[in-house]
Amino acid sequence: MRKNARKRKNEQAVVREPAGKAAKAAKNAKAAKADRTVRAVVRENLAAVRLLIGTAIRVDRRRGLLVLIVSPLLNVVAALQAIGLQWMVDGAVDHDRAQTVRGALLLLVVTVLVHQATAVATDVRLVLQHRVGLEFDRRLMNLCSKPPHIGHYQDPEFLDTAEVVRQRRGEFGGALAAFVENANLLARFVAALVLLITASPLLALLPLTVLPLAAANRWQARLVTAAERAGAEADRRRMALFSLATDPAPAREVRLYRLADEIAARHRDAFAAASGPREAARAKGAIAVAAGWLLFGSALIGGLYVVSRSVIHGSGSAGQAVLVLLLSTRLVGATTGLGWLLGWLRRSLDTVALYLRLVDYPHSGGTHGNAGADARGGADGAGTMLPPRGDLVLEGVSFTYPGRSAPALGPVDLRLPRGATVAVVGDNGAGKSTLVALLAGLQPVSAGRIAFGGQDLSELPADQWRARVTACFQDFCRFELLAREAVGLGDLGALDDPAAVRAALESAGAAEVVAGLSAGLDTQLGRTMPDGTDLSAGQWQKLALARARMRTAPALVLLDEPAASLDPGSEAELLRRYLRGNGPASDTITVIVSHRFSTVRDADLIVVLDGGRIVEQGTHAELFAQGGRYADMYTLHAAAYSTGPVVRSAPAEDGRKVAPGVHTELAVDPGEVALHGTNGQGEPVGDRAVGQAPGGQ
Ligand SMILES: Nc1ncnc2c1ncn2[C@@H]1O[C@H](COP(=O)(O)OP(=O)(O)OP(=O)(O)O)[C@@H](O)[C@H]1O
Repeated sequence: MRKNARKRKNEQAVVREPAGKAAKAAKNAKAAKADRTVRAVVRENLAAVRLLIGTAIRVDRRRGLLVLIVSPLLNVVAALQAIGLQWMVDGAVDHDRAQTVRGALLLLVVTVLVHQATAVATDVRLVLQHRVGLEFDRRLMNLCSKPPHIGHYQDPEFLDTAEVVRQRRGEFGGALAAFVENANLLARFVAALVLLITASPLLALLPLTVLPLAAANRWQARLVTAAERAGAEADRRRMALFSLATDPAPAREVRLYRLADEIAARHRDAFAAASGPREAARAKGAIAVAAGWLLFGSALIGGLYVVSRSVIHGSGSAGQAVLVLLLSTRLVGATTGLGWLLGWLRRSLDTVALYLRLVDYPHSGGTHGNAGADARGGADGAGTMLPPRGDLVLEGVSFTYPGRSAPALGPVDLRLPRGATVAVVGDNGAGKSTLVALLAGLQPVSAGRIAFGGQDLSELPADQWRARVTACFQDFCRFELLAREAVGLGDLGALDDPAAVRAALESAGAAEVVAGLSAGLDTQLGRTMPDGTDLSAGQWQKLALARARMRTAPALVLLDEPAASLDPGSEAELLRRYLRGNGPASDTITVIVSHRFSTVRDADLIVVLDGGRIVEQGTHAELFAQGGRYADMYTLHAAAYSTGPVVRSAPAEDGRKVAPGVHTELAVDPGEVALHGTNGQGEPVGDRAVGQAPGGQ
C-alpha cells in the first residue's frame, strides 16, 4: 500500500515537474512579453512626444520655443512667491523692514511677471495649437491621398486605425496643449516639492508613490485604446449609417423604402457595439486609477502633515510655516490638476501614436504624410524613362485583395497592342475593375508584371506611368467645383486654360452640358455648395469623360462602364469617338469595360473575363464564331433587349451558332436593337447604323 502510495507520489512529481517548468517558462514568456509591451509603449509615447514637439517647432519656431520652454519656466518662477511671502512674514515677525520690503518686492515682481507672461504664453499657445492642428490635417490628407497605390483603402486594419484617427482629428492641436499644460503643472509640482524638501527631506520619497498611479493610468489608456480599435469597425458602420440618413444622394430611396427608423435602429446598435466595450474599459481602468490616487493622495497628505508639524512644533520660523502651507497648497493643486491633465495627455499621445502607426503602415510610404512626393510604384526608378509608345503586356499578372485568400484577378497573360481599342467584358465580379486599377498603376500586382513598350512598370516611379494614363472610372468623381475646374483637373497644367477645357468638352461630346449652365464654364457645380448647380448622373459622367480627354496624347485610356449613365445617342457618340477612329492619338491604347455589347463589338480586341481569368479573347467575329462564353452573353443581351417573342427565322448564313429562340437578325447585330429598341415583333426599329445618333445626326 505504502509502496504504491510512494510510487504514485513519484509519478505525480514526474508529472508535476515538467508542468512546473512549463508554468515557469510561460511566466517568463509572459513577463518578457509584458516587458516588451512596456518598452514598446514607452517607445511609442516618446515618439509621439518627439513628433509633437518637432511639429510645433517646425510650424512656428519662435512660438514653439516660447511655449515649450518659457511656459514651464514661469511655473518654476511662480514658486518664488512662497519665498517672498516667507521673507515678508519673517520680516514682520522680526521687525526687519528691509527683509519685509525685499519679500514684498519679490512677491510683487514674481506675481506681475508670472501673471502677464502666462497670459501672453496662453495666447501664443492657442495660435500654435491651431497651427499644429492644421499641420496634422495636412499630413493626414497627404497620408491618405499621396501614396502611389490605393491598397490602404482596401485593408480593414488601415481603415480601422484611420477611422479612429479621423474621429480624433481635432485632438492633434489639443495634444500640444495637453503636453504644455502637463509640463507646466509638472514644473509647478517639482518646484514646490524641491522647496518643500528643503524644509523636510522626507518628502523626497513622494515621487515614488506616483509610480503606481502612472502605471494605472497607462493600463487604463491601453484598455481604452484597445476597445476603441475593436469598436472601430462598428464606428465606421455608424458613420456610414449617419451619412445614409443625412446625405442627399440616398434621400429618395430612404423615403421610398421608409428606411429612416431602420437606419436609426442600426445606428443605435452600431453605437452600442462601439461604445459599450469602450465604456467598460474606461470603468475597469478607473478602478485602478482611483486606487493609485488613493495611495498617492494619502502619501501626499501624510507627508505634508509631518512637515507642517515639525515646522510648527519644531524650530521653524513663522515664515517657514507660511512657506510650507503655501507650497503644500500648490503641491496639492498641481497634483489634482495633473490627475485631470494626465488623462488628457495620455489620450492625446495615444492619438499621435495611432497617427504614427498610419505613417508606418506599409502602403503609406512612411514619410509622415509626405508619402508619394517621390513615391515609387516599385524599385527606385530614377533615371529610367518610359518609352514613348508600345504594347502593354501583362505576364502572369494576378492580384489578391488584402484579407482575401483567392485572387480577384489572374493569373492573366494579355497583350494590348499599341493603338488598339480593347473591350473587357464579363459578369459582375469577374475582375474587370480590378484589371483597370492594375493597368492604371493604382494597385501593385500581387504577382507577375505589367510592361509598357518592354519597360516593367513596377521599376518606374508610379507617377511617371500615371502621367501617361487617363481614365473615366465606374465610380467617377463628382467634383463640386467650377465647371471648368471639374474638367480641367484632368490635366493640372491646363487647369486655367479655357481653350483646352473647351476642346476636351468638345471631344468628349460634353460641350452641350456646359452650354446649358447659367454661367457656362464658371458655373459652380454641386448642390452642397452655395449657389451650386446639380447635374444629372449622365451629365456628371460626360464631364468625367471630358476630364479624361484633357490629356491629349495619353499612352492608355481606361473607360470603366463609360456609358452607364448615358442616353443611347450619347453612347453612340462615345463609340464613334473611341471605337471608330475618332478617339485619342493613334498610338493610344484604349480599354473599355462595358456590359453593353453594342459598346464592345467594334473593339479591335475583346477580352472575356470570368472568375478573374481570361476565358476568351479575339474580335467580335472570331468570338461569335467560337460560340463560347462571349457568344452566349452577346445573344443573351440581344434577347434581353428584344421585347416581342423572338423566333429564330433562319440559320445564320456563315454557320455561326445562334441561341435557340433568338432572331438571326438580332444575333447579327443586336447592338442596333440595344440602341434603338424593337417594334414589338422583335424587329429593330429604323435602319440607322450603330454609330449614328438619333435623328440621323
Ligand atoms: N476592395 C475590395 N476588397 C476585397 N475584395 C474586392 C474588393 N473590390 C473587389 N473585390 C472582389 O474582387 C472581385 C472582382 O471585383 P471587380 O470589381 O474587379 O469586378 P468587376 O468585374 O469590375 O465587377 P462589376 O461588373 O460588378 O463592376 C469580386 O469578387 C469582388 O468581390
